[in-house]
Amino acid sequence: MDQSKEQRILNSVSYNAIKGDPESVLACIDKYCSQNEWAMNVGDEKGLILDKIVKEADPTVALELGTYCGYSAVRIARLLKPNARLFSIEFNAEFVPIAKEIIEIAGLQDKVTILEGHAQDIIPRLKTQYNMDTLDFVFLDHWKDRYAPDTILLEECGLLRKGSILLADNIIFPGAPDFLKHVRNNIHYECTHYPSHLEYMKAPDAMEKAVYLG
Ligand SMILES: O=C(NC/C=C/[C@H]1O[C@@H](n2cnc3cncnc32)[C@H](O)[C@@H]1O)c1cc([N+](=O)[O-])cc(O)c1O
Ligand SMILES: [Mg+2]
Repeated sequence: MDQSKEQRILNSVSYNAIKGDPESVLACIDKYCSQNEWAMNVGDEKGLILDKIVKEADPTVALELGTYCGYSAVRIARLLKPNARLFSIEFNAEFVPIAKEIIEIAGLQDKVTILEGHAQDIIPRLKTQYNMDTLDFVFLDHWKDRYAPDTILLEECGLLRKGSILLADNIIFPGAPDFLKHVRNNIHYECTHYPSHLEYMKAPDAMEKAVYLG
């Protein structure tokens, strides 16, 4: 059976990136996905916004919803301080090994744990099974109609603390209206909007930061 697009992205990274160099892994994926095959990585332009917010959060424990090929996991993990960790949830069994391999090529396997399954099933187990207290940073980039319910689940599971930073991709396209409705005009969140463009395209997109106020 011929290879998937995600497998072809891994092939390109495996062949072209410098082992142990996250920047070269990111550059390789961005080059491949802008020149050969579009893919739904957060990309280089919105990636700079992600970098800024991760640096601001300086998280010890970070969570990502929707690993896909691991591009944003590499982007986040490369900025983490020595004892900090990223947990990334992905339910597509085909994507998990590809993301693991890409994260390993970047040399970041010790900082990133991929949790295979649905976010709605894993989130309630994070405290007990992964000995988590609260989350310092959450990147939402999975199915857009899951942003709101999974944010509510994070709240209900006591995984957010005063100052926890949520960052959501694709606020314009494909859009996450229910998430915006939940966090904006909500006394428990302080929101900031970051206009940008869809990865590798000219179409408008945006990210939304929502700081949990407790
Ligand atoms: O649809 C988009 N993203 C959905 C991302 C989905 C990824 O998260 C996983 N997932 C989903 N629910 C999950 C629940 N639990 C775990 N993994 C889950 C899916 O297996 C996939 O790997 C998207 C689309 C465009 N676009 O231009 O069309 C642009 C973007 O930047 C996007 O992020
Ligand atoms: Mg996205």
